[in-house]
Amino acid sequence: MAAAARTVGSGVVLPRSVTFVTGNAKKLEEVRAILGQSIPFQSLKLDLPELQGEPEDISKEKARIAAKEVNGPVLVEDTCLCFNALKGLPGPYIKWFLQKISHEGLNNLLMAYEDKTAYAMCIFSLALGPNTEPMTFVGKTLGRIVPARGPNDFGWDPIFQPHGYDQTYAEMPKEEKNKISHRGKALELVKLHFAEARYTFQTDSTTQN
Ligand SMILES: O=c1nc[nH]c2c1ncn2[C@H]1C[C@H](O)[C@@H](COP(=O)(O)OP(=O)(O)OP(=O)(O)O)O1
Ligand SMILES: [Mg+2]
Repeated sequence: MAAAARTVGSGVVLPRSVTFVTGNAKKLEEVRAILGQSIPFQSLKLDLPELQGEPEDISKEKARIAAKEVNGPVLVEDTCLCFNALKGLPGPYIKWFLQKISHEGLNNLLMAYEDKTAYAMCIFSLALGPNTEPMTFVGKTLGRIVPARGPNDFGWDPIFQPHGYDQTYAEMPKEEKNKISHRGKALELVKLHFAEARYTFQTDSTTQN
């Protein structure tokens, strides 16, 4: 089966719809809610390696690995929580910090600093096939780190209070979070890209090899 994207006339034909690859059910829930019917996609639960480096490189490398696994077009994302007082750390390593020191420990990290500001960042990478260079889409939301408030059902949501809001991400209704979130903003760019690129998807009648 053809795994690569090809160009026909002015449009790019993808061998099949895009697969959103993540091991995180909560991410998938938000992506589903935000994308709605705008982009046809399926999902695959796969624990991709936790890489090190610059956030954009990590996200792109995740896409390359996922595209090889899936042998087709993939969308992945990597999420960072960056403390300004710590020059952007924990950043892409937030998963381990959260797991080891939890919400209280993350607050304590900032005890020595007056500056509690932080930003949440989501970098989506879209790879059209296993051997194509991924494209990236970045969304950032500014806020600050506060003692945990609200339901504890998604990561660091209880300790992130976006600028201009009295509520933490965890306290907000889901639709409200999705409207202003790092993930919502990045996905707006993904949607724009799809609207401009006008990908079409190969069907049996157009299969050539
Ligand atoms: O909106 C969010 N609100 C609160 N917490 C969040 C959010 N988005 C990601 N998170 C957590 C999950 C993980 O502890 C870390 C990101 O790590 P990250 O590698 O991107 O996610 P993951 O390993 O859970 O899923 P994946 O399989 O897509 O890599 O921050
Ligand atoms: Mg991960």
